[in-house]
Amino acid sequence: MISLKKINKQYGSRFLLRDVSLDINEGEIFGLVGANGAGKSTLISILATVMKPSSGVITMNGLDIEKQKKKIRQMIGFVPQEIALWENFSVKENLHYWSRFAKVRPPKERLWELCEAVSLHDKWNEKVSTLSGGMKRKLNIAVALIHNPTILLMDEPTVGIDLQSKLEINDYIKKLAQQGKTIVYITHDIHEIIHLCDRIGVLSRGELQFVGTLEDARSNFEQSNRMKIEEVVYQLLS
Ligand SMILES: Nc1ncnc2c1ncn2[C@@H]1O[C@H](COP(=O)(O)OP(=O)(O)OP(=O)(O)O)[C@@H](O)[C@H]1O
Repeated sequence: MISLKKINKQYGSRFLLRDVSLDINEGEIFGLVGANGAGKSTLISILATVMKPSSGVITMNGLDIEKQKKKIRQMIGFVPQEIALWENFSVKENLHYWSRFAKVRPPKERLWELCEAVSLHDKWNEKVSTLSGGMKRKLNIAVALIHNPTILLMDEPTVGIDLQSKLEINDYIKKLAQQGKTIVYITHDIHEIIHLCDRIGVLSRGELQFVGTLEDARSNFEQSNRMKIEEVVYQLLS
């Protein structure tokens, strides 16, 4: 579904990404992990077409993201790290505003269903400024789904929120993947790395060090398979 070939991103002589090649499958939740400054947000911003690579080729569903930007933008939903909502608008008004921004006219029922899916329907007429951090994160996700994208790019969508909201969002993301959406998910959360992601890619100083499942990593580390999965993650990230 998503294919990256030899992606580089350079500022002057500094490489933020170096020779990143990767294939992400349809319906997969692909975790991008790595230390602060490793290049995860840079990579997801390139996938979201808000940043250009210095070199390399990316295709989504066979379309080149440089040459077919308009079609690609219809295919992707982007949940940025910073919450992008109008604080003085209600939940409903935000969904209408961002629908116009995405140049789509979903029926009111679809917007209501999106709200229900992230358990915000009882906040429909509430101003965003009155919502908790977790509720704003959920609305941020709903906004990215307005145009029903097939690919969802999420940059730490559950950072700083309570455990219950995090688990709710995780369940919803799993449902979206089961419906066939392809999800690229940046996280620092060990629970999400273990229980949410189907495969992970570990970035270190702009280079992809590992791609696969945690079971793949465990068998790379030792033959006996007795290593705890948390230890596997720790080894991968150290
Ligand atoms: N516009 C820019 N110009 C120069 N350097 C930049 C620019 N944007 C990001 N960087 C640098 O690129 C590196 C990678 O940043 P990036 O935000 O992609 O990392 P990250 O893995 O997402 O980190 P975090 O986990 O902290 O979000 C960092 O060292 C950052 O300072």
